[in-house]
Amino acid sequence: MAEKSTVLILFGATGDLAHRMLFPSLYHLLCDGLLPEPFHIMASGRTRMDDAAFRDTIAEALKTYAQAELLDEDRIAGFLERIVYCPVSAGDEAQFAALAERARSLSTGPVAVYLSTPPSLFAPTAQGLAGAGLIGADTRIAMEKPIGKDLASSKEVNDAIGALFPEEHIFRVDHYLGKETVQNLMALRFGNRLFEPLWNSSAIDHVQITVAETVGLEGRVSYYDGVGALKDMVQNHMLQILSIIAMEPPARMDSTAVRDEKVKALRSLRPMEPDSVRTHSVRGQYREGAVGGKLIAGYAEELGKPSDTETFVALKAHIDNWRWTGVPFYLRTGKCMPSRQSEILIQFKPVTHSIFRRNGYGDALEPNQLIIRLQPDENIRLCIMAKRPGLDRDGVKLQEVGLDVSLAHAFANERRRIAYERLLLDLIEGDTTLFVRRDEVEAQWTWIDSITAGWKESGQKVVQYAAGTWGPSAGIALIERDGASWYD
Ligand SMILES: NC(=O)C1=CN([C@@H]2O[C@H](COP(=O)(O)OP(=O)(O)OC[C@H]3O[C@@H](n4cnc5c(N)ncnc54)[C@H](OP(=O)(O)O)[C@@H]3O)[C@@H](O)[C@H]2O)C=CC1
Ligand SMILES: O=C1O[C@H](COP(=O)(O)O)[C@@H](O)[C@H](O)[C@H]1O
Repeated sequence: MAEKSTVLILFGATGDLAHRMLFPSLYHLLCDGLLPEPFHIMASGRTRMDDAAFRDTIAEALKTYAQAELLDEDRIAGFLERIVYCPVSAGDEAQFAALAERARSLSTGPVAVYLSTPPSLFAPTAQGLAGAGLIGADTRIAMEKPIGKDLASSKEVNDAIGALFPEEHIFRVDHYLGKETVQNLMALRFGNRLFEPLWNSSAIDHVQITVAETVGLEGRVSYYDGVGALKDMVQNHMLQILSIIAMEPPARMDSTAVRDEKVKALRSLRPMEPDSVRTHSVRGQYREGAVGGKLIAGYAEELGKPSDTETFVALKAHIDNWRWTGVPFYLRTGKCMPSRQSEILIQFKPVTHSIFRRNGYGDALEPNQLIIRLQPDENIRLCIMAKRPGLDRDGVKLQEVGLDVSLAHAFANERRRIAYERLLLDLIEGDTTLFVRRDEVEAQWTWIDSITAGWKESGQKVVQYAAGTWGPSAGIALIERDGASWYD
């Protein structure tokens, strides 16, 4: 009997994300022999064109975005042969029926659907598929972010999709979870005996999470304005990172155990009260400035009108549970920052008693720091105190030194993968561990809504910062007020 074929139906296939990330990732998986066979991709966008014209656009995209060492004419041709194109405008039943007919002619096995369209189309597209009879008992659906713009609207999307698919077949994408570096946080915490006994308020003073980007709007003005950094970055990527840092150890590495622990941490985030929102949050918007020597127009100039959308946000969060009581989590993210860097700082408390104090060097003892850099390069640095070489006739001299691990060097022979390779493979294979469960999204929105409500009530406006700087000075004051400073 012939093997059952798998079909991936990709909506939004003519879009930016599909060209830059999704098709190159699928191509990489094919090159590594990781896709099930037979495997077909049914690509769909609103634009009308035939298979050949669409395949030409993908051939171009691969040349630009796929890894150069994997480019090979025969392999590209073999990949393109698997792609058919079917134009569908959301809401057009006849087009859905045509897509369904073509999909049935390709698939005798599992169907995976990927929604890479504007989020307002997630529900109508799923309903179109249902109307065309394309949702079977084992059909899975992946949705890009954002799911809604607040808790109420995210519930509407989740209800609409949940009416058609069971939760275990819904794959809410947060591409940060597909990054090796983010998965490595779990390896660091739970694959080593070293850290867990200290991973709590008795040893940790505070935690910082920074996701700084050098890019500005990159032509995404219509999406970004009115959304802003809080909803674009904190609601999803940064809270996912926070939940992995803060969660209790899961019993095992499976989707239920891991996500149960993450959601408990997210639900423990202390809602921001309107009277604390001003001291616990800073909103910034970039004005004209230079990033990496290049002059950048201000946000409002690029938009063509004044706007109160934040392109920078800094927050002081608290997690109200046994492990984290009294440990602030400082979060900051911004566009047009001086450098692209995503990192986590675990700031330990000072030693409880310094034996070096007597000879006058005690004051120079620096509390340990663990710095986990997620991007652009992946490394882990543990700052410890060491004795400076010397005869020390006037007392032992200590100095801070770093124990550095560069994961690029440690795993020099491993190919670095696009986050979407992992996520697409998990979708095809049906593993939801690295996707966001409904209760997680809703816990994330609950906390974010408390901040936006506080901003509204207090009338907190954006403060300008020059592009190419680390945000408004209020962002620095937010942490320095507590006697700490951002790790730059
Ligand atoms: N781009 C990025 O870096 C990131 C994107 N995302 C998310 O991914 C999704 C896609 O983003 P992106 O690729 O940038 O968006 P684009 O605007 O580049 O692409 C949108 C896609 O949706 C299709 N589309 C638009 N309107 C309709 C319609 N009425 N009916 C059917 N199809 C339609 C477009 O088809 P056509 O072109 O033929 O009109 C196109 O294929 C969004 O949810 C976004 O939030 C998430 C993280 C990062
Ligand atoms: O989801 C988003 O993420 C990107 C940043 O992703 P990265 O993988 O380059 O760190 C951000 O630029 C974009 O605004 C946001 O929608």
